[in-house]
Formats: sequence, structure tokens, C-alpha cells
Amino acid sequence: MSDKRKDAILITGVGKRVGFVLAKHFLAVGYEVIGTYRSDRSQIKILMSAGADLYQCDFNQQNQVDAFIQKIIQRYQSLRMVIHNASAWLPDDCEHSAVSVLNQMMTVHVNVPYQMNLAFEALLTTSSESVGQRDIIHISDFVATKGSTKHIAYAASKAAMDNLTYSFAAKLAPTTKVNSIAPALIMYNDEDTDSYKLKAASKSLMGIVAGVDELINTVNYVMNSHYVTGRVLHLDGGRHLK
Ligand SMILES: NC(=O)C1=CN([C@@H]2O[C@H](COP(=O)(O)OP(=O)(O)OC[C@H]3O[C@@H](n4cnc5c(N)ncnc54)[C@H](OP(=O)(O)O)[C@@H]3O)[C@@H](O)[C@H]2O)C=CC1
Ligand SMILES: Nc1nc2c(c(=O)[nH]1)N=C([C@H](O)[C@@H](O)CO)CN2
Repeated sequence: MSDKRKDAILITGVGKRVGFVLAKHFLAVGYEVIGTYRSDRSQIKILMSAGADLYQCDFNQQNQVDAFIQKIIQRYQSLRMVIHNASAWLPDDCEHSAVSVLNQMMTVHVNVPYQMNLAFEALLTTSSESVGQRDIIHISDFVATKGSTKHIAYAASKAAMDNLTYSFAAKLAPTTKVNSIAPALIMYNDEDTDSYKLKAASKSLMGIVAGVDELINTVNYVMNSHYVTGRVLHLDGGRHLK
């Protein structure tokens, strides 16, 4: 009898902010949670104490990605869902060279999700689950559809991430649904000034910051659907109409 664990939810980038809140939520409602993190911080200890199975993994280090994937395949018989949340919001004028910025953006938003989706296909489709009972969710971004003048590489990589949604939705149907959730503004950063916050919120028709609960509600909607797949679900407060 296999002693492998079953039906966990794998979330990447759980060390802070959205990923941390997502991991806490799914632990609180009773799921086993697997998480990746890059930097060690107090949130990691909080999640571990709550029972999360966490792995330190810098997606820019391929050997660490390879090791993580092998550990999950060895330890888990099946997965309920994979949420590709890990991300770096690098501006084009940061300290890195252009080639490094684009490589880092494509690595974290496309290369590693691609590798994980292929490697974990069997874990997502092991049992004879009925239609649509498994999910892959790519956390994308509104700017994937309109571009960005200051985060060109970031936006392009998120657009490529949405294309992963289309391909893997066709490849993994009907057991596994694959969707993107594309927010515009979920939560501010600590360094955001009041004027920035006002400007950012005013870019949408709703004029507010969405909050992580909006994203959790959308993840739950996708999990409960037997039919929605291959789609980008926009959480942008009507920004596309402003
Ligand atoms: N916040 C917002 O308003 C919006 C967010 N989004 C998307 O939502 C998701 C969550 O956003 P948010 O919580 O703000 O993101 P953050 O940038 O605050 O956190 C991203 C997480 O990903 C991890 N990460 C970054 N690079 C790597 C890497 N190379 N290897 C492994 N892990 C890495 C970070 O680790 P570390 O702790 O080491 O930094 C961090 O834990 C992201 O995909 C983001 O693009 C989209 C639109 C708006
Ligand atoms: N990985 C991240 N991606 C994004 C972040 C972030 O903090 N980390 N923040 C945003 C902004 O909220 C932007 O949507 C509005 O200014 C976008 N992506």
C-alpha cells in the first residue's frame, strides 16, 4: 500500500504576500499544502507550524528546480491543484542587464511552470477523477494583454504564461482544467506612497485595490467548476474600459 500523500495543493512563492495568504487559506480549510519559497522569513515558520510541506527553491537555479520536482514525484501520489504564483516584478531599468531581466522573467513565469506542468501531469490525472476535478492556475497579470512601458519583460513573460494556459488546457483536458487569473491590482507594496496608491487604484472603474480575498474567491470558483478551462479570468475592476 503506497504511503505517498494524496491530493495536496501546490503553491509556488508562499514566502510572502499573496502566496502566503493563499497557503494559509487552504491550510485553514483543510487541504494539505505544498509550498515553494526562495527567501527564508517568519512566514515560512508560520506555514510550517500550520502543517505546510515547504521547500526552499530558487527558480533561477535549475538544480534546485530539478531536485524539488523529483521530491514531489517521490512523496506524492496525486495533486488536487497547482497554483503558479511565484513571480518577480522587475522593472526594465533595474540593476540587471536586459538579457538577465528577460531571462529571469521567462524563468519564473514560463520556464519553471512549464517544467512543473509536464512533470506533474501524472500526479494531476492519476485517479479516474470525473471531469474537471483537478486544476492548474497560472497567476498572470492584466498587463499581459496591454503591455507595460516600465515592465516590458515582465509583461511579455506573463503573456507567455497565458499561452501556457491555452496549450496545457488542451493537453490535460478533461480531467484537469488549466486557467490563468490575471489581476491588475491585488495588494500594494510596503514602499508604495499614498500618491502612488491613489494613482494605481484610480486606473480601474472600481477605483479600489482588489484584495487577496478577491483572488481566493476566484480560485474557489475555478475549483468548483467542471467546465471553465483554457481561459484568462481578469480581476481588473474594469480597468480595460478606462
Ligand atoms: N500584488 C499585485 O497587486 C499583483 C500581483 N500579481 C501577481 O500575483 C502574484 C502574487 O503577487 P505578490 O504576492 O504581490 O508577489 P511578490 O512579488 O510580493 O511575491 C512573489 C513571490 O514569488 C517568489 N519568487 C520570486 N522570484 C522567485 C524565484 N526566482 N524563485 C522562487 N521564488 C521566487 C518571491 O520570493 P521572495 O520571498 O524570495 O521574494 C515571493 O515569495 C504574482 O504572480 C504577481 O505577478 C499580478 C497583478 C497585481
Ligand atoms: N510579482 C509581483 N508582481 C506584481 C506586483 C508585485 O508586487 N509583485 N505588483 C503589481 C502592481 O500591483 C501593479 O499591478 C499595479 O501597480 C503588478 N505585479
